[in-house]
Amino acid sequence: MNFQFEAALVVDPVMVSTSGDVLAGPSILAEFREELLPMADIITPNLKEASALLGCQQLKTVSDMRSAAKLLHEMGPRYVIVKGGDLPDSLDAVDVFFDGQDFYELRSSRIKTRNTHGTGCSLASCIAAELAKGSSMLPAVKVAKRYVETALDYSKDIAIGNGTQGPFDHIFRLKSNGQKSHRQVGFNPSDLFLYAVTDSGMNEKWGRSITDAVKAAIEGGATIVQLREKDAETHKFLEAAKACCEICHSHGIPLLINDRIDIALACDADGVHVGQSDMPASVARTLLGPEKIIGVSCKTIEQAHQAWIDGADYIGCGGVYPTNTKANNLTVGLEGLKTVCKASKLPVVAIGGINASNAGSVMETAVQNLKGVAVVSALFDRECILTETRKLHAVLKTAASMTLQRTH
Ligand SMILES: Cc1ncc(COP(=O)(O)OP(=O)(O)O)c(N)n1
Ligand SMILES: Cc1ncsc1CCOP(=O)(O)O
Ligand SMILES: [Mg+2]
Repeated sequence: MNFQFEAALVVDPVMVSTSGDVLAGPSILAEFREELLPMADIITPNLKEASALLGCQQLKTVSDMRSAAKLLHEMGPRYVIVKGGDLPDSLDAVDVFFDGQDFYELRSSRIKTRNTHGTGCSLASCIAAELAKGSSMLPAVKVAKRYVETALDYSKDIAIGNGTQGPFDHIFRLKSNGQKSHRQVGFNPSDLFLYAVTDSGMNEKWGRSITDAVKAAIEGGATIVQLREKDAETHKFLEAAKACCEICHSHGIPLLINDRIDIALACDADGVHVGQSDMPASVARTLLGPEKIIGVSCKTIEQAHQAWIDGADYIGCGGVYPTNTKANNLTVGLEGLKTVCKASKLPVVAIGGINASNAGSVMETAVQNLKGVAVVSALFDRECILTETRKLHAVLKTAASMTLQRTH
């Protein structure tokens, strides 16, 4: 089976702008309905465009938007998002996403600003860019929505031009010095760079609390943390998870919970990591909603494809090398890792027996979609977590810059 990237068509049926300007006449409607909608992967109408395409009354409620999304889906596109930015009496900006089976209400806070010119075009373009990078549809839409929301917030006070509407700043990220003071909502694949996975047994062995272990890993350069507390009692795990959430978020680092969706929900963690015999990722997605991060362990192309269909955000692939941390774990080797990475439509983090001596070899494979390494014992079964995390971080940085030099 071949799961290579295929081109995707994003159709923004531009007819009525946010400001109410009519941008296309009725003659274009037939073209949209008969030509473009059937071949589109996703269409992105606003409320007025959706009712124009359907030839129906104004859409006034989220329930109207759901019905419209379903009817538009019957006209041919694989996915539909009806944008509810103009919905009356709504505190949030609610968009309805429909994949032919399930509806998702994607909410973001309504930014009060006159600088909203071009938001629809930007959303559609950002979806197209994310799909081109290999994302699946729902994550692409979420990233695009978050991008527009953040750009609007960043630009809400800028004063350019004289009209009732102003433009917003698309390149705000380049101006913020890459500083991350707060965690950005949602998933950024580069977070997988140095993935620290805790282990209750190792902390006990070295006489450390989970929170001290997490603090040291973050100080050493961990870019994401997973609490993998196999033996912890539930109430103690929850207390520790809440404390780790605070620590991680104050450093702009996402916190995921291994296996336990209930703990993730109870402490409002950023997401979960599940394996092939845990809660299926599709169910985890339903329980956690569209905004949370979901990682899935995959050893094969088929599992990677399923993870993508199930709405996961990333794949953990391994054991790359033999490990004592997970009993009876099959080693897939560097070749197995490369096979999964090449077939995956999701970003991948390598796991299993990785340490400062072999992490360079893993990253220098420079295989597509590989974003980083996940490590347990090489950080947490050591005397000084801070020193070991710093060492691994330095190795990964060197490997990343060697790869960059090689490819330029
Ligand atoms: C990043 C990452 N990748 C893989 C795993 C393994 O998950 P799973 O297969 O469910 O095994 P357990 O960790 O639950 O024993 C992981 N935890 N993290
Ligand atoms: C949880 C897990 N999943 C695949 S290998 C592994 C263990 C990784 O631990 P270590 O980094 O100590 O080898
Ligand atoms: Mg598991």
